[in-house]
Amino acid sequence: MRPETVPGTAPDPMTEAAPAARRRRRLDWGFRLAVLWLVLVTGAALTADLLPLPDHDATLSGEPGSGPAPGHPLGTDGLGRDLLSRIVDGARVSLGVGVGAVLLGLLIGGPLGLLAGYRRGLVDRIVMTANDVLLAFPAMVFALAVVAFAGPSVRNVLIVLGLLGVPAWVRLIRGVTLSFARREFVTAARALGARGRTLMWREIAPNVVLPALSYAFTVMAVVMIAEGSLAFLGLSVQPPTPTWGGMINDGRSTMDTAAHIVLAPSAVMFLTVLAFNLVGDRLQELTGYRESGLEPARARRRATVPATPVPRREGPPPLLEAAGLRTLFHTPRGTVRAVDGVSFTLERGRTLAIVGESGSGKSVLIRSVLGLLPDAAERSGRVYLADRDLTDAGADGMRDVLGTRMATVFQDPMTALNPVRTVGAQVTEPLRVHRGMTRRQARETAGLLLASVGIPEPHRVLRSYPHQLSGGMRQRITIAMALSCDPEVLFADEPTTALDVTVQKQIMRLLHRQRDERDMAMVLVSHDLTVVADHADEVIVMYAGKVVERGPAQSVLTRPRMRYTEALLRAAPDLTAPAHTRLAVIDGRPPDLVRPPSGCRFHPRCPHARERCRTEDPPLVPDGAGRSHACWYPADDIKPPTTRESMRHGG
Ligand SMILES: Nc1ncnc2c1ncn2[C@@H]1O[C@H](COP(=O)(O)OP(=O)(O)OP(=O)(O)O)[C@@H](O)[C@H]1O
Repeated sequence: MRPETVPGTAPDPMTEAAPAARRRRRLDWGFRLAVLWLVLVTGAALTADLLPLPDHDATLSGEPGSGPAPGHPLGTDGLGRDLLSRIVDGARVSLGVGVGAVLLGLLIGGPLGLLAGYRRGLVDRIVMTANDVLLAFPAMVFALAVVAFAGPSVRNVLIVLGLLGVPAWVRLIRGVTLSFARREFVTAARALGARGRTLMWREIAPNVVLPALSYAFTVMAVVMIAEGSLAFLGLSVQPPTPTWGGMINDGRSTMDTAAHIVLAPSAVMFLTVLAFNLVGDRLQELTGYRESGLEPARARRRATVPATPVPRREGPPPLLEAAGLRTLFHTPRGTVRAVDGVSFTLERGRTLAIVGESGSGKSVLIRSVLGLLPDAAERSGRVYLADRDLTDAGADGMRDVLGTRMATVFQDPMTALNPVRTVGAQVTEPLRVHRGMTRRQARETAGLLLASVGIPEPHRVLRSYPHQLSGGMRQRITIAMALSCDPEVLFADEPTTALDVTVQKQIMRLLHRQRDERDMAMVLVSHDLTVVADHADEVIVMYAGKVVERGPAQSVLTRPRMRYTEALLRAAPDLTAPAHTRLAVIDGRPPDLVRPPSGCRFHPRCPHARERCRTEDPPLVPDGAGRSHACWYPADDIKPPTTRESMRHGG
């Protein structure tokens, strides 16, 4: 990523490709030779009739069993037929069966794998059980039996080998789908209100292409060996059509006198199988896909924690309200209480910041509000958007508001954008889906949107892919996408963490300006207190899944009362301090949310903790001036060393 230029000047959005992408392009010589060999063999097979070679079936076109000679570069077989022309013709069968079997396996296994991986649940269980049963069949014996029964022909061999490959295709495509379904750009598309089928075919399927292609090459090699073995046993295409396996079989009897009859087709077959494997392996490296870790964590039996009913407050409803939100993850280690009874309200034109150490539950809180939690999560409590109760909205209900009334900007713009779709395809999608625009209208509006978030040459950028743009540009694009349907609430989950320091401020200023211009509300997750001080109106401080302090940002950040907030502010780097000043840190580590400490969750790390803190959980109590804190022994108007002013001047 490279820094953008100062605002007002036109930064060049195109950058060099990321180092990883460059490294990937540096494919070694083995790969190039393998591709060259495959091009040669395929080209020869496709143009066999045009090549100046003797007829593959013309007996006695040379001395039987003679070695390489002019006119017969690889020699002749026992019947005096030209070996080279027979190998070239044999390639048609071997490659034809390989391609056909791969396509058949993919056509059946691909959609089934996508469906199982995307839908999961019952569909997954049915598909995978059937698949496991099929996988248990001894493949080669089955192939032998079917071909022997149905008769040896190219078609039968192709169908049998293709069908035998289906279970492996289902497994592969399901695994890749599962891994992509959890990626941030899919969550981002869901946050923009994309429907299930769109997510599956537009967001996930294009990403499955490369792993599938890599596997296709490996399968080609396997199928060729299988076809060769069947041909060797006389169960593939029958003479006089040459096949490589059949040629090896024919040459067996003359091994001692004319070994080249066996060696020539064996060498070609060996090199071709090797080349397919090599290309498949390299493509797999490109995808960075590993089979390990693709299995889904099975949803555990849920130890349901009863939800405490939280009544809605009286009076006109705020724009956004969360009441008693609680989110649990059921894991093999136990239940993680990631968000534990959080409530807040937010009005139009205001920014609410959520701060806290890593793992305190900030992101899970946002995802709980947006209904974007993984299946294994259990949520209780209520969420309201103005007068609409979103608590039991379900996937369909949430789609009505995601992208249109509530939109999200994620932390890392690289993972939030689909790497295999152009920026234009991604920015225009919500415009077409939610605002019913035609392709042309959406393109025009997308151009204007990109310009409004400070992207120069927007129409050129629309034609680019995410990896061609700098980090700041990518984040501007995700912001443009989030703003495309004029949301009422914008959620920004650490929107600048993945960016260069110089770009961070520009992005924050952009978000702030957009909030004001559009009169939106904003929920900002940040662990940068300087950003919070500069951009938030309200702040909630989270510790171990709970809100421990809440109130106007200015007041909380300058006069913290809860001892954790105080410690957090002390630990924040004071950028005005002289160089090498020792940073204060909060002693100890955040608690394990499976077994949080008794009493106040912060007590094991709190220098002010007393007996009561160890045994009684302090409630969040209002302390006047619109503030609340959860602490038995709060700080009394203590001015922390890092004040808002010092942070602002330093930052
Ligand atoms: N899918 C999950 N399964 C189990 N535990 C999870 C899952 N997602 C989050 N958690 C746990 O929930 C807790 C809160 O996580 P969350 O990501 O909200 O923290 P955070 O405050 O946003 O941290 P960070 O600043 O590092 O993003 C953590 O303990 C985390 O390990």
